[in-house]
Amino acid sequence: MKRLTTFRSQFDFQSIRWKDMIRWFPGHMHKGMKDLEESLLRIDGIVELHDARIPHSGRNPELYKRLVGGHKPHVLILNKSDLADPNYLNKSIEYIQIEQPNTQVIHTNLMSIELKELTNIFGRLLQQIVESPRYTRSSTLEYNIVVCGIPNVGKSTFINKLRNLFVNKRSCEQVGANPGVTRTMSEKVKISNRPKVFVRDTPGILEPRLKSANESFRLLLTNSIPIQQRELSDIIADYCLFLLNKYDKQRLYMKYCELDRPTDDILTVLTAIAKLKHCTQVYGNKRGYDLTGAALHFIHEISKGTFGQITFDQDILDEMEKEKSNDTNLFRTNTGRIKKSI
Ligand SMILES: Nc1nc2c(ncn2[C@@H]2O[C@H](COP(=O)(O)OP(=O)(O)OP(=O)(O)O)[C@@H](O)[C@H]2O)c(=O)[nH]1
Repeated sequence: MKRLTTFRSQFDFQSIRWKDMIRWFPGHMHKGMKDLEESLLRIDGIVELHDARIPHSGRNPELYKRLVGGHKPHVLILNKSDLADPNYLNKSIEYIQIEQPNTQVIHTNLMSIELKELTNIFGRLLQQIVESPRYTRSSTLEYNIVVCGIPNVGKSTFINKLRNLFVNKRSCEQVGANPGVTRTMSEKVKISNRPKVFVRDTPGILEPRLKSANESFRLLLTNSIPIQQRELSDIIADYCLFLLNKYDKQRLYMKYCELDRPTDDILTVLTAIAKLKHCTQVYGNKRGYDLTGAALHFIHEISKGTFGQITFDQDILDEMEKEKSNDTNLFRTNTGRIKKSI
């Protein structure tokens, strides 16, 4: 008879100082919000990109309060929807609109976006912009849009797509798999002639807001912040395994690791990967499995979707569903939890 596997219901972060662990914000990121604030008077609309797998984690509510404030047209694009669980895409939109009812939220997969969809997104933003009061800018005939978001969410890809599709210019923005590639705010680029619309060709990078160990680890898994300490890769890999089990996404990692049953033991997974991928290392005069290398491999695979489409913030969205009921209003507390008002 097959043994039933029991899984952890909570992850033990082993008292690691998660704030120190991922204290990785280069100067250009601290500058992001400041630059955006300074350019506020000159801009007509904000496009914010975020990763569809983490509609809650890493989002910076300051952006909405300080920059948008319900006055500036604001479109939030939950990108990389191809990597998120399709069952949670609409729930993510609903989650964000509880706190930000004036924000248009859409999800995209910029890797395979069609002209029609992009035109539609652009059209919706433009309509909002044209219909909004422009105060001191009302005599200006051109419109300025700023694109912002945390690292590696697809800001440069989005701008490139707009530029290529609307102005038919060749792509020249650097697009990178490593977070924080784009460094500075630079000149504006025209993306439409009638009306004249400009977008910053180098987007504003926002520092992700880290409110808990859970959120920080989820940002590591989406590659929005890099893993700086290799020696912590095993605990991050263990967190991946914890989430895969918690969200019932066991089939693909079992197949990948050639396991006949799911497991809650990270050593079993890492040893299987080390064997299959020939991750070895010399220890003294002996060669042994390189479990740190295997852990980094496992983390990389989960972040690129090898173990399926996963919404890392699924538990938060499930909680929202539980709290929801027709005759009560939902609101979000300071810690980001959804509650019912009575
Ligand atoms: N799977 C998937 N990958 C995407 C998508 N959009 C962008 N990417 C990839 O994500 C990585 C980061 O994209 P960028 O456009 O450089 O992201 P960015 O936000 O400008 O990054 P920074 O410069 O670090 O702030 C690249 O490898 C893109 O090819 C998407 O919708 N789905």
